[in-house]
Amino acid sequence: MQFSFHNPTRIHFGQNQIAQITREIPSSAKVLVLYGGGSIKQNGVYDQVTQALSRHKWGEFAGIEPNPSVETLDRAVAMVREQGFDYLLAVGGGSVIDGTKYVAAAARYEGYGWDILEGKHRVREALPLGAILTLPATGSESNAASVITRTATHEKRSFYAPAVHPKFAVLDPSVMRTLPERQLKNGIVDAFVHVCEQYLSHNDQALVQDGYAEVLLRNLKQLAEQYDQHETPQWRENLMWTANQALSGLIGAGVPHDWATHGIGHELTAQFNLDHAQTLAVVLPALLRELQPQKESKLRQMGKNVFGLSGEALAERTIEAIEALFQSLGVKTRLSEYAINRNDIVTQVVPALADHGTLPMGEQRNVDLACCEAILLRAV
Ligand SMILES: NC(=O)c1ccc[n+]([C@@H]2O[C@H](COP(=O)([O-])OP(=O)(O)OC[C@H]3O[C@@H](n4cnc5c(N)ncnc54)[C@H](O)[C@@H]3O)[C@@H](O)[C@H]2O)c1
Repeated sequence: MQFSFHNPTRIHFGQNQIAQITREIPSSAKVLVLYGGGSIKQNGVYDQVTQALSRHKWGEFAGIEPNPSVETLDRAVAMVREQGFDYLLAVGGGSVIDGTKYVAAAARYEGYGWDILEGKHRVREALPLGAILTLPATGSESNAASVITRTATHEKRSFYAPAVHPKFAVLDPSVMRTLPERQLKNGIVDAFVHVCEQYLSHNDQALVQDGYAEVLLRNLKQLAEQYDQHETPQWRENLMWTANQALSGLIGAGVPHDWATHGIGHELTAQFNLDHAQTLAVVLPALLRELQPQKESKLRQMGKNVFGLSGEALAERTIEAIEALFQSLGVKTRLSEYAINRNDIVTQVVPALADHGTLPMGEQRNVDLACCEAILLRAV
C-alpha cells in the first residue's frame, strides 16, 4: 500500500457555526456568495451568512441548479471577472459546491471552462473557496472533486483538482430541517454508494480503510432503519458527519477505487434527468451482479460485517440486502420504475457512453461498453 493523505478543509461542525465564516474569510477579500434555488432564505442560512459577512465586501449569484450546468456557471465566471471577486462562498448542497469549484477554476483560466471537464486544461490554480453545506450527501464540502453538466449536449462530467479543495466547510445539521424527504433519502443512498465505490473492490488488506468503511456503512444502514427519527438532532448530526466522512479521502487512501456505478449513473442523469442518487440505487445492484466473481470476497466480508449475514450464497444475499436497504427508503432500484426500457438503453444510453470517452471504467478497468450495456440491461 502506498499513499499520501492530506485533507486541508477545516470543518466547523454543529449549530450556529456559520458565524465562523467571519474569521475564516480574510477581511480584505471581496466575496461572491453562490447558492441555488433559494431554500437558504427559508431556513435562516442566508440571514446568518449576511450577518457573518457584515464587515466584508460581498455580492451574490443565485440560481445554481441541481446537476449544475456549465451554461449557468459561466455567467458566474463572467461576474467574478467583471466585478473582481477574489473569494467564493458556496452555500448549498453538492450541486452548488461543485459549481463553485468550477467557477473558482474557470475564473483563473483564459480558455473555455468546459476544457477543464474534457481534460484539455489541467487545473493548477483557482480562487479560494469555502462551503456552507445544506444537504449531507456528496462530501463535496471537503474534497477536490466536481461534477458539471453541459445541458446543450447532455453531458455530465467530472474533474478533480487539489486547487479547488474548500479552505473550510461549515456543517450545521439544523439546516437540514427544510430538506425535502426525497433529498434526505437520496443523501443516505449517495453516501452509501460512495463508501461502496472505495470498499467493494478486490482489495481486502487495508484494515484501517476497510474497518472505517464498515463503520460508515453500518451507520447509514442504522440511519435508514431509524428513518422515523430523522427530525431529531442526533439523527441529523450522524447523517451529516457520516456522509462527509464517506468521501473525504481517508477510506479511499491507498486502496483500489471503482466509480463505474457513478460513471454509468452520470449518463442516466444526463439523458433522463434522474437525481444522482436515484441512478446509483439502480446501477449498483446490477453492477455487483454482473461483476460478482471479481467482488465475491469483499461482498462476503460486507455481508458479515455490515449486514450480519452468514451461511450459503453470502455474496448474492449481500447484494439483495443492499437493494432492500435502498427500497426500504422508497428509492427505486429498477430503470423500468422510471419508465426507461431496453430500447432506451440500447439506442440512447449506450451510444452516449461510447461518445463520452470515459471507458473502460471500474477498479480493474474492465467495465467496457459491452459490460456497461449488460449492467444497464440487468437494471431495467
Ligand atoms: N463533488 C463530489 O465529490 C460529488 C460526489 C457525489 C455527487 N456529486 C454531485 O453532486 C450533485 C448532487 O448534489 P446533492 O445530492 O447534494 O444535491 P443538490 O445539491 O443537487 O440539491 C438537491 C436539491 O435540494 C435542494 N436543497 C439543498 N439543501 C436544501 C435545504 N437545506 N433545504 C431545502 N432544499 C435544499 C437544492 O436546492 C436542490 O433542489 C450531483 O450533480 C452529483 O453528481 C458530487
